[in-house]
Amino acid sequence: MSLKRDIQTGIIHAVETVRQTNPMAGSVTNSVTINFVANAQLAVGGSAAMVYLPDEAQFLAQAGGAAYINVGTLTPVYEKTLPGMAEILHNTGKPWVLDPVAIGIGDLRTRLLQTFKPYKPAIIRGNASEIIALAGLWGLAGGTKTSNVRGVDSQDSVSAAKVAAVALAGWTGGAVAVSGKQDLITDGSVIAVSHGGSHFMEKITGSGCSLGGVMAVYATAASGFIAALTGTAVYNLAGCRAAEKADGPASFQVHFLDELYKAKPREIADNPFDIEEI
Ligand SMILES: Nc1ncnc2c1ncn2[C@@H]1O[C@H](COP(=O)(O)OP(=O)(O)OP(=O)(O)O)[C@@H](O)[C@H]1O
Ligand SMILES: Cc1ncsc1CCO
Ligand SMILES: [Mg+2]
Repeated sequence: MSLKRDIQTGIIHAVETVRQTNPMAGSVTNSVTINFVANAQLAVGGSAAMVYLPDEAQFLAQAGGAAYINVGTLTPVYEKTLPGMAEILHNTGKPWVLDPVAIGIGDLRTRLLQTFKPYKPAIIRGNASEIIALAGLWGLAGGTKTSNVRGVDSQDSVSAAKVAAVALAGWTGGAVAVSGKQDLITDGSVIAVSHGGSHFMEKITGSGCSLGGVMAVYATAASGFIAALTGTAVYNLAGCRAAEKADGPASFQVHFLDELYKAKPREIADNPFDIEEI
């Protein structure tokens, strides 16, 4: 079987397993998009739980099949919550997804993101500017300390983050997903570029955050690379379908959740992607 076929088989298996087993992936995520993250996780067949406090995050790290950490809106309690949660996830071999939202803003965000380096997330998901900046913070190839991070939106093209993504995956041994008009997913030896989606995804907040939460759901049932590609593929398919029905961003978001829910395993695996072996 070709590599592409193997990957598609993995995608189908991940989608079916999640729908059959309703796995829980707990989250500590930002207050802007927390509801959308939970709804997207439920729509693909997972179970969601969101917490803030240190002991509750430790509980979720142990109870779930995977977890999601997103540093979008920090409060002082996260200084205690996040390192302990990441340490447990790493020590118990649980896959976890890191979304380094708005890296570069503030001391606490920088310190926390630096703390995560030894805890090797199975998936790092971010837009191009965030991936370049995280590689810079972690002292890896392709990164710059002063990347174009301005806030939560990307100022760089996805292809500009390719070297940083490969270097980050080389460090963690997991996968890195760079989102944008096209999405790049790599495990350090294969690069997949996934197509589809809609310009409306830039007009609603949380398409990236919820994608990270959905990747965590799939990571309960697949490798980081397959989980990241499965999440990206269902987002690109559902985004494309929702855009055909939408009149604007608000109706797009409603249709998008419906399309996430309705997408069939084979259709998700057939959503167009290219692969390149490094
Ligand atoms: N112009 C576009 N055309 C098609 N799809 C897009 C476009 N922009 C983003 N997407 C899709 O939106 C999803 C989220 O990617 P995006 O880069 O917007 O994340 P993000 O900037 O981290 O979002 P947020 O921080 O608001 O959650 C991905 O599935 C991506 O493919
Ligand atoms: C808009 C925004 N601000 C902090 S987190 C967040 C959600 C998108 O990343
Ligand atoms: Mg984001």
